[in-house]
Amino acid sequence: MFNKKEDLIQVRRHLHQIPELALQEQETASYLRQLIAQLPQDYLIVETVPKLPTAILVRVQGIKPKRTIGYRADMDALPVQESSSCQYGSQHAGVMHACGHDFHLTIALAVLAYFAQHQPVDNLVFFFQPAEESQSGAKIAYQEQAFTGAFQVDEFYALHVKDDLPVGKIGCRVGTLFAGTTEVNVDVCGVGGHAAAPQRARDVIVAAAQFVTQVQTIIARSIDPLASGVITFGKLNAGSIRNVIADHARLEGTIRGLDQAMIEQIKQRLQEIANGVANSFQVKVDVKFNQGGYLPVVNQVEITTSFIDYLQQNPQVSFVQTAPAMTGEDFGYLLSKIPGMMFWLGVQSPSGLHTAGFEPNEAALTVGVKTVIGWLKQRMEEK
Ligand SMILES: CC(=O)N[C@@H](CCC[C@H](N)C(=O)O)C(=O)O
Repeated sequence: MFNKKEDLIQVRRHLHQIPELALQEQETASYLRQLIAQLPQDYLIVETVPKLPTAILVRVQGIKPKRTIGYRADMDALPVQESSSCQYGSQHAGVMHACGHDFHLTIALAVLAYFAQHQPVDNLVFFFQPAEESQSGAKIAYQEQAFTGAFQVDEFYALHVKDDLPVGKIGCRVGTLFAGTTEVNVDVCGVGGHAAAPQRARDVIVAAAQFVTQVQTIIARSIDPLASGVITFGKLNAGSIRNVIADHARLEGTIRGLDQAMIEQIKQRLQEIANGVANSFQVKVDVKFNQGGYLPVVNQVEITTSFIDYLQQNPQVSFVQTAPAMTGEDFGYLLSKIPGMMFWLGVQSPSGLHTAGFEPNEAALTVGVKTVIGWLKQRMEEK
């Protein structure tokens, strides 16, 4: 299994057809378990995490272990309706692997298959992780003691596909690769009324519109222009019909910053603006933040330097020094507890991550598998 490019494509396409949202990855988990069961079992132990039943942990016993190396691949998909009409498109309406987790899983499976057939020097732990896009499966697993006992991990690795990087290129950097993020939910409560009598109502749509506009001034006016931050509200619900003034609006957004101090600064200003909007529009504005495990992804210096050296000596790939990205990842939580590194795999898609037209180039699967196997082998030779 996984000896040919066609095997990788077949597995990836199957996964692509069965995307599932965070914490609902039952079909995905069952397919992964079926494939793992077909591997030679001599050095393997397969486990789950009781409070995270779709998670799969696989330990590969090393020949002469100096350490245990973790490799993580995320399992969940996004609530996006796929626009492509390809034969292997999503069979789950309104859900799509628009963030490439089908690629991440396929590559992890192929690397696992390789080491199940070629016993590694060090121990390996493969973590097939539910709930990366929301709910923070990495943090749940860690807090549930998943990486203790036989599954204790000394260093952790993961990759993420990158739509604007050509196939054959690997992006990485020492230090912060991904931003930290915090989910923000805002409920605006006012007084409904007749569209013709605004003086008797407290219009939450006008208040919510002001709030969304004013918080963008945090980025323009409150943070250091040489630093970076993002505030995006991707969801706003309010009202039911044009001639009734709405009494409740709900906004859901995400805050991003390259370090935790930036996130705290944005949170504080956002709360102050919420208080101001509440006063000036005589509505209630309730703000709730949830960071979960989406801490900045910080690549450890020595490990990442060694990985970059490995890439630069590898004629099959081309290393690209990438800038920090405003995407978030709960792998940041694991890296805040266990040293390691994440890197970008070039997949050159015509349409970006999280879009309905995301279509990564499958030629990148082989590049991903070879890069990870080569790196793990080299790392196992290092002291
Ligand atoms: C790589 C990627 O796209 N990750 C997601 C992580 C979601 C973080 C969290 N749910 C939030 O929205 O703050 C991303 O949106 O960057």
